[in-house]
Amino acid sequence: MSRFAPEHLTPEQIEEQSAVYGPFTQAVRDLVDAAIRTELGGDDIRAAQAAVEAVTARLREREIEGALGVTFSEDGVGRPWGNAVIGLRNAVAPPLVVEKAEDGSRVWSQFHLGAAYEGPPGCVHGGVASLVLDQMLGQAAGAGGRPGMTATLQVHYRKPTPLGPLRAEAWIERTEGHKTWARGELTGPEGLCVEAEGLFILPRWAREPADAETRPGFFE
Ligand SMILES: CCCCCCCC/C=C\CCCCCCCC(=O)SCCNC(=O)CCNC(=O)[C@H](O)C(C)(C)COP(=O)(O)OP(=O)(O)OC[C@H]1O[C@@H](n2cnc3c(N)ncnc32)[C@H](O)[C@@H]1OP(=O)(O)O
Repeated sequence: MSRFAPEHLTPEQIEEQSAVYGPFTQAVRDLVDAAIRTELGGDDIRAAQAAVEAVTARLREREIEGALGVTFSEDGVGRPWGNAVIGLRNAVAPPLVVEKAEDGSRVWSQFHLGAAYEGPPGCVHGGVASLVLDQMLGQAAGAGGRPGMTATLQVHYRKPTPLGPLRAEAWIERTEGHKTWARGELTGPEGLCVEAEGLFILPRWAREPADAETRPGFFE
């Protein structure tokens, strides 16, 4: 099965799938949060474990091989439902819902990071802040019509990022051929916490169709 491929679904079918998998995945996120924060113990936890294992076994009765990949509907809209930051079907993803300016000049997202993303006590893990900003800078590049993969990412942690409501924003700083430099920031209720700048490059296999056969396996 292709992992970066067209898919022939109507908008109604996509909407239908999203209405089924979106709430299901949210329930799994709630489960993760509850598993971290519950004060139950002993037999209650052993019973919960058995129930979770039963659900997992049921889901595995029919599953794809490997990861979800990115599929595209006929109007060219991508469906990155397995993505670790924005994936509708990925319970690891917060998920971020990313909005973009009409002219494609910036992207932003308001979201919430709870107990599952903790690093320092009560604060967002630095790797998670970096994860979020990597995605946002990548989306800024894409929104500006300059999609690419992260070649470099420099992250400046200005002050601890509190768990809770957050906002991320990103934009293109400059471009040169197939290279795009993007910047972004993560802010909490008390202001700026993390800044990042990164270089995004349209890979050779995407800019030179003749090289399509050298595409990395994860896009196949
Ligand atoms: C049909 C459209 C297809 C679009 C495809 C875009 C896919 C993005 C999809 C959806 C966007 C949504 C947002 C996602 C956000 C999340 C992003 C991630 O998490 S990405 C995962 C982490 N990043 C990697 O795994 C990259 C691994 N590295 C590579 O694949 C390559 O090294 C890559 C693409 C970075 C460059 O590969 P080359 O084959 O294009 O490279 P060469 O042709 O040798 O170099 C091109 C130029 O770039 C410079 N360059 C290459 N790597 C560099 C680096 N690391 N640092 C600085 N410069 C570098 C070179 O010096 C060269 O410069 P000179 O043209 O000569 O001026």
